Amino acid sequence: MNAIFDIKHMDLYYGEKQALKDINLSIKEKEVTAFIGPSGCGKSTLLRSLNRMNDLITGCKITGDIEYKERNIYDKKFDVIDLRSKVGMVFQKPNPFPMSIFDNIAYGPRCHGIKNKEQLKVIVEESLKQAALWEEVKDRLKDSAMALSGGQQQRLCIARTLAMKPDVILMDEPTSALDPIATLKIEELVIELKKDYTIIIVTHNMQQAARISDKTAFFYLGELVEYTDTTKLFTNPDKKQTEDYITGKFG
Ligand SMILES: Nc1ncnc2c1ncn2[C@@H]1O[C@H](COP(=O)(O)OP(=O)(O)OP(=O)(O)O)[C@@H](O)[C@H]1O
Repeated sequence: MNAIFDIKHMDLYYGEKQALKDINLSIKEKEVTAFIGPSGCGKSTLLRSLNRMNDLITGCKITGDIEYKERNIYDKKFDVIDLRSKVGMVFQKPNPFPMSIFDNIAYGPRCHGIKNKEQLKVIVEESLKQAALWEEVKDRLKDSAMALSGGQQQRLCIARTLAMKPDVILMDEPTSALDPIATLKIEELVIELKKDYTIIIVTHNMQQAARISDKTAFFYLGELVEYTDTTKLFTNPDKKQTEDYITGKFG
């Protein structure tokens, strides 16, 4: 199996409090994996660990291994900047930079040393096309990204991530601030993007997980309860806790 992430016996602590307990999980390349579970079960914490965003939180300690392409990302020699360009992230609330649409997309490539205008134009156009936003913004690339709608801003954030040519896109509840139509557009986009990218998405919306993911991981109180094909998890789960959650008995 071609796993892009292999998580082995991972524990995570915020100070004294253990937020993740002995997590073992292999995430396959070019699939959509959904993390589901009740509030506070550790979904976002695990997602953030995959590109070392938790490094920014004081008191956060991780033990065990998280291997990305067979290398432990918590190894001292692992280049975090490189990791974050390969494992991009899209957040719950769209967070465009207060600059033009063009500059939002060109920002990452410029930081990585690409200064050639033609090359940047190509990257911006390709990224916006991949994020299904090009047609809506091609005539106003110089306008502020802040003037876009919420759904357009979220697709811009996805395009900004794509401009770095990542392998993996982490999405932390990317549609929870959006209306149903904007949500549908992001869901269609995720299905399109999985041809080329590995996508890991935290969602509170079980229908969304069922619609767009290949595999689903159900977490409860910091533990991974069940991880299997999405269809199986939602129709014939192995664990009672999973069944109780998906049938709405708690959550
Ligand atoms: N920066 C932090 N410092 C201390 N504790 C934290 C921090 N972030 C999260 N936690 C705790 O870790 C546990 C897991 O939180 P996390 O946000 O990962 O859960 P979640 O499943 O994503 O929840 P939600 O669905 O509400 O976003 C919770 O008990 C939370 O209070």
